[in-house]
Parts: sequence; C-alpha cells; structure tokens
Amino acid sequence: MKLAGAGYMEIHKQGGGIHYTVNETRKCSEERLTKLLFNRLDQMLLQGTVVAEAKSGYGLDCETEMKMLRVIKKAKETHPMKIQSTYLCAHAVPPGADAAQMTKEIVEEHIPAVAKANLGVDNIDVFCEKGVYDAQQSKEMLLAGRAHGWAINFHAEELTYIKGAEMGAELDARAMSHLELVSDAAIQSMAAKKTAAVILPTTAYILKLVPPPVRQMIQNNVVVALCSDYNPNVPCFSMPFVMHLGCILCKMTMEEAFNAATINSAFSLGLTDSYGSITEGKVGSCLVLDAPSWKHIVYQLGNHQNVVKHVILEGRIHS
Ligand SMILES: N=CN[C@@H](CCC(=O)O)C(=O)O
Repeated sequence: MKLAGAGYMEIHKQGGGIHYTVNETRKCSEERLTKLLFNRLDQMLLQGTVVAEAKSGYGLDCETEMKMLRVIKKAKETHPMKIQSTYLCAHAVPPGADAAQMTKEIVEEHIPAVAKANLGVDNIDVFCEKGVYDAQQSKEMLLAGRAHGWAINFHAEELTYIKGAEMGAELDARAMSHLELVSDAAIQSMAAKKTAAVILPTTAYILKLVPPPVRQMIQNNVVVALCSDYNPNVPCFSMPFVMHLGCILCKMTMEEAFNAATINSAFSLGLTDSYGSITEGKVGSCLVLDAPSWKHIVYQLGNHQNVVKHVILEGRIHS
C-alpha cells in the first residue's frame, strides 16, 4: 500500500502498520522476540552503534507491553551494547477502544503494573498525534510515567501539528522525536528547556514527509540528535545512512551530523557522563575506519559496512 502511495495514517486506519505488528507481537514468544532483538542489536553494533534506545509499544495491552519490556531488560543486562529501555505505553488506540478510555486505563492500570514489575524502564513515550493520543491525553500519561522516575521522551508533531512539542517543553521533556511539524514557538521553548530534538530522517524519507526544520533548530540552539528509528516502517540499522540522510534531507553539515549521532544522542538519553565522546572517565568506545577521513562514514553511501572496519566497545573488538 505504501509503495502505491497510501499515507501512513490511511494504512494505520485499515489495520496495517502498527496494528499489524501488534498482532504479530502478541503471537510471538518471549524467546523468539529475544532472539530477534539480539540479532538486530548485533547488526547495529557492527555498523558502529554502541548505544541504543529500545522501545516497547507493539503490545498495547499491558501483558504484551511487559513481555517486550522483559525482552529489552534481558538485552540491557546481557548484550554488549548500552541499551536504554523506553516504555512506549500508548502507540495506538486498540481497535474497539477509544483514546480517552485507554488513557485512563494506561494511567491507572498499565503504568503502575509496569512500575511494580521492576522491568528496568528508563523512559516513558507516547505517540502524541491526531487520531492517536492528543496533547492532553499524552501529558497525563507522560506525567504518570515520570512519577515513577522515567524520563519523558516521546513522539511529537510527526504527521500533524497538535502542539505536542509545546506540551513537551512545558513538562521539561528530556527529548522529543520526529518534530517534522514543530512550531517556531516550540523550537524556542525546547532550546530554553534543553529538550533534545531526536531527528529521524529515515522516516521523513520513507513516508515522503517534509523533513523537520533542523537548520532552524540548530540556529536556535536546540540540541539535535540523530536516530535510526529502526521499526517495521523503517527497517534501518545503519547510523551512517542516517547521517547521510541528515545531511541531504535536513541540510546538516557533516560535522553537525557527527555531533548529532554521538554526543547529542547521548544527551537525548541523559548519558553524556559515560557516552558520546572519547573522554577520560567515559566508557571506552570507538570505531576503526578503513577510509581516508571520518567524513567517509557519511560520504560512502551504501558501503558503510566496509568503511566501519572494527567497533571497539569496553575494550572488546567487534568486527
Ligand atoms: N510513528 C510512530 N511510531 C513509529 C513507527 C511505528 C510503525 O509504523 O511500526 C516511529 O516512530 O516511526
């Protein structure tokens, strides 16, 4: 449908997209999900990623969300990469339910149950979007999550402008993702509140969206991070490709893309004390490149697996 020109929400409304993945995730065993996650993390690591944020969000019911979070917890504890766990408590409204009723259920039942289960959650996320959860409903769920110590890091202003980013800045969100339709006022507020803008150029590319106003964000001192947004809609493991798209679609310089994929990404997860730069006292991680300049990570389109020769993480070489 997508290739034939159907829009993201059109597919979603017909039961595809997130709903399709929810059905498959509910059927999938915890063991198989774990295998799939570890395999994908291995592939990301080989392409130079040493820190990843992994989200739930394809269960919608509390039981399946917890299954996803247990799988992420396993990766946090045993995969060589640094993993942060994000509880995406409201990614879609389940068929037959309505957003107001789901908001109440998530605040009163799902979030307390997840907190009680001690699943190693770091961040709380919602899909704040027209036809999904509005800014007020999103705010209620984000605040309920923050009450358990989870950082606010959520989807805002992707397909429609509903003042989600204004709301996020008001809550001192640590980060907001997408932001294709962010307003000038919200950019100012994000800069003042030091809320990171997590830019996902692969999504803008695949969904043929107008890319987010990254130049304006940078000019206004917003911390801009780049992220692969690996998900069933965007099956991209490669941060080099994301950096390339950041330069081409979002008009970033190579230096800006480099900072956005390293120190600013660490900032968006509250990890600058230990990741994001090669500095005494931080976790030792670096890439060995087979290229005349680091810029070839961005420049060599479609050949990054040969440019990134080795990934060194905590003293271990991953080739
Ligand atoms: N836009 C909402 N969530 C995901 C896509 C989820 C999906 O389509 O499976 C995103 O961040 O890109």
